[in-house]
Amino acid sequence: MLFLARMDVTFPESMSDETKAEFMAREKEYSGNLQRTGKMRDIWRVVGEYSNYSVYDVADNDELHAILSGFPMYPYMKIKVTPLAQHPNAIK
Ligand SMILES: O=C(O)C[C@H]1C=CC(=O)O1
Repeated sequence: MLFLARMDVTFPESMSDETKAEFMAREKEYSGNLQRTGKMRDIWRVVGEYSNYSVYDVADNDELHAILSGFPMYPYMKIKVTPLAQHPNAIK
């Protein structure tokens, strides 16, 4: 099953730059592992925002929830998930 997720990240004003850098490093590792295993098919930055669109290829809603809630930044994310189906006009 394919899902599109939009993630908007907002860190608390009080969070130090050092802590933010630690979150970013942990996030990069987690995200890289998902991409290497094929669970995350794609990730794109939203221009001008600390947000992304990413596509997940997972067995079911439960697997997607486990993946999303495992992101180190999850407590600071607003996530909107859209289930995807084949488009009849797609040529690939
Ligand atoms: O930079 C981001 O968009 C935040 C975060 C969410 C997934 C990921 O790889 O990084």
